Amino acid sequence: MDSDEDVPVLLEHKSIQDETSRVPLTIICGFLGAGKSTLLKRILTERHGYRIAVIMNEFGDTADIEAKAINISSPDDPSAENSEEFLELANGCLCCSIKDSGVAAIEKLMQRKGAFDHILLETTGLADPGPIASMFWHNEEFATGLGRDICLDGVVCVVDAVFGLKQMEDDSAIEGEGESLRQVACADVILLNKTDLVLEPQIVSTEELLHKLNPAVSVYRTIQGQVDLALVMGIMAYASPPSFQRVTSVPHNDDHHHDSCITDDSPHAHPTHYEARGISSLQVICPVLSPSHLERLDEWIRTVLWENHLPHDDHEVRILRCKGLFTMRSGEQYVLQGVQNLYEISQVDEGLVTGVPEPGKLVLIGKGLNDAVRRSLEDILK
Ligand SMILES: Nc1nc2c(ncn2[C@@H]2O[C@H](COP(=O)(O)OP(=O)(O)OP(=O)(O)O)[C@@H](O)[C@H]2O)c(=O)[nH]1
Repeated sequence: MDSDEDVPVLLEHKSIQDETSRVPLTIICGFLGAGKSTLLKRILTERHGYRIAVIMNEFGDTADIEAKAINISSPDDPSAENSEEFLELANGCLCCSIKDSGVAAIEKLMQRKGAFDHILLETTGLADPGPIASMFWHNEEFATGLGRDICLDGVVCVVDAVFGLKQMEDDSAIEGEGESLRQVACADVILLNKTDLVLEPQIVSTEELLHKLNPAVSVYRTIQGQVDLALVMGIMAYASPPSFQRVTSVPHNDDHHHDSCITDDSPHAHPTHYEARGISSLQVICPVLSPSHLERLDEWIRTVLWENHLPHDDHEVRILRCKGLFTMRSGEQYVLQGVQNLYEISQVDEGLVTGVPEPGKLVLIGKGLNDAVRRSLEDILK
């Protein structure tokens, strides 16, 4: 999707509870060979008790799964030869292969609504999950069609613990941004897979880089994609208050952190700003806000996401993903979720705000997030 040509959609400010009646959809992306198929094969074969519909690019090596092939399209359907194939699996899951766009497959899948409780959509190793996420997250066409039945649950990225660090460093060294950085930028959960093949220092270095690129992501170490599915499904990443990770600071003695491609310009202070060439993240602690602050913040976000520049400044900014938690003087909390040029600010259900409210935070991930952006935000939050 080219964000220049898209007409931005104003999302209603609404309660985060609206999402619950629809089938959640999780996008699975990941570096080439990182272990996506291994994860999906596990989901399709193990007895985990979930009824999951998995949409894969190709059945590939899961074709040997003992299953019954079903072609649900009509024999009279002229497009039948291109239709998707569905497999019903012994553990209660449904598997569907697709060749290109997942939307047609999902439309067909929804004819079987009730047979599954969750949808997993695998993307290819080179896919940028951002446009796919925004396609499933409140675009107008989607909201009046599939969006009535489906809500985006989150983006899970599988990262290779052996080659992931090098891949991200290589991608940050090339002109523009590499896909691995975009995948990390858009992820809500990262599975750092193949941790059986590397030593602890490499795992820690990779985790630190992942958190620098995306301070709001949860990272879990896995071997052969073994993860508690509750950590990757039903996370409602686009509806619930984001869980911000502790930002890793500290200088390191190992070589990776002296690589010139990765700079870390203010590791101790807030707001923090980390940058890998092409994509960077900016995390800002927000004070307790008044209603007029929230209004100004909303306007700031709108300008940056829709017009790709700062208010009263032509400095170019491109946001891939943003998340925020804002605490109001009244005690209410609001959550910001955004992907590409779509965003939503929703009030957190009062029942979920307990104890002393946390200070607000805003995380932006994208391009052009330099000091001018931080200052511009600080100005409107004064
Ligand atoms: N040692 C080890 N090998 C793994 C692990 N996870 C996956 N593999 C192996 O790594 C190889 C690639 O795994 P896949 O699951 O095919 O990776 P993928 O991300 O689907 O690959 P592409 O679709 O080609 O991008 C396979 O040979 C897997 O058996 C792991 O945690 N440890």
